[in-house]
Amino acid sequence: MIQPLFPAPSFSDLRDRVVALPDADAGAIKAARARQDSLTKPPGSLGRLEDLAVFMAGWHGVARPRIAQAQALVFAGNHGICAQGVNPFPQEVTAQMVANFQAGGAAINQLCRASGAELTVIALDLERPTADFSAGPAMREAEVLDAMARGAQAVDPGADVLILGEMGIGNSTVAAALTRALFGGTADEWVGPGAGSDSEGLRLKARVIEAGVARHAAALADPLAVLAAFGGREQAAICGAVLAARAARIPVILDGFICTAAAAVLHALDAGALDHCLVGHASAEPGHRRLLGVLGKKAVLDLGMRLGEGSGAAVALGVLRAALAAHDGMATFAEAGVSGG
Ligand SMILES: O=C(O)c1ccc[n+]([C@@H]2O[C@H](COP(=O)([O-])O)[C@@H](O)[C@H]2O)c1
Ligand SMILES: Cc1cc2nc[nH]c2cc1C
Repeated sequence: MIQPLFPAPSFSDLRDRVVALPDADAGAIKAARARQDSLTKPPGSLGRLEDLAVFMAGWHGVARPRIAQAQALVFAGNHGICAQGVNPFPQEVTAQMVANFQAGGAAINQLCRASGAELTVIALDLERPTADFSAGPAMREAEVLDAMARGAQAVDPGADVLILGEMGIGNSTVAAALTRALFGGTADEWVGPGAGSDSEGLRLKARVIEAGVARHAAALADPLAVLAAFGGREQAAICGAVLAARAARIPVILDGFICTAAAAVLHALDAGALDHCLVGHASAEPGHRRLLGVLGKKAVLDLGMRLGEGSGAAVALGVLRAALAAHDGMATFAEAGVSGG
């Protein structure tokens, strides 16, 4: 029997479980590609929409996949690194935005409504921020595993697609610290304005991250230790949700820089761990393009968005629905009596 992913007693147990996760169904991929080639259009003329339909077929294990149930999860966390002044907005905004999500007033509420996704917001101990990573590890191993388990448990095994997003004042610094620690380069190649830092704020972020990287040098070779060192809870919960989705063969749409950086911990652990994940959009946060290059992924959309909350992923769901509508509903050359197929 395959071991359930969570609860995982230790990082080393989790590492063993990650490599045993399922892959896409090669037969369904072949059948979906054959169907695309039989539809009434010049082969390849629907471009990326064809690839998206084939991707969904592989993970659903059927030639004609459908989205009856789209789940969106937004995880919120607070970060000790805010003590270093890296955030233009005050930390209370995290909880205030969670209240706004719950009242239906945020961008993600409207974008989920527009694209037909059911939104759940999970606030992770906002009154108890993680520790300041420039002074010590943001989280202990047990805290990371607990946040991952909470992320995994939130995934509805009946969902046909999962949209992931986050909210956490200060987490653009956490994301840049994670990518700097996991993939190298210098901190100033990974930092960006986040919710609105100016050029002086960017220099401060880069200094704080390099100080953290020097302090946590011993953790850099182990992606899960990197996650513990730099945080935060919403990043760990995203990792847990990505893994739980993979175990249930649910395709995932990641959001912008912060969400993708969280999931990148799993890529560093196992190069195939994000094969079931699309990246919904290319964020205007500059580190996102660099990260997409490292992951070898092309975002579905590029709209100049830089909000977070899962907003770009929710918009990309509309494109995915369009891809499946064409794939499932079009006539074949034979059905329509069109010559040349
Ligand atoms: O994910 C992105 O691409 C993204 C880009 C810029 C800002 N954000 C959001 O802004 C917040 C973090 O910004 P900051 O400046 O407080 O570190 C956090 O709540 C994110 O959801 C998110
Ligand atoms: C208002 C506001 C909304 C957000 N949504 C995601 N991150 C955010 C940061 C701020 C500051």
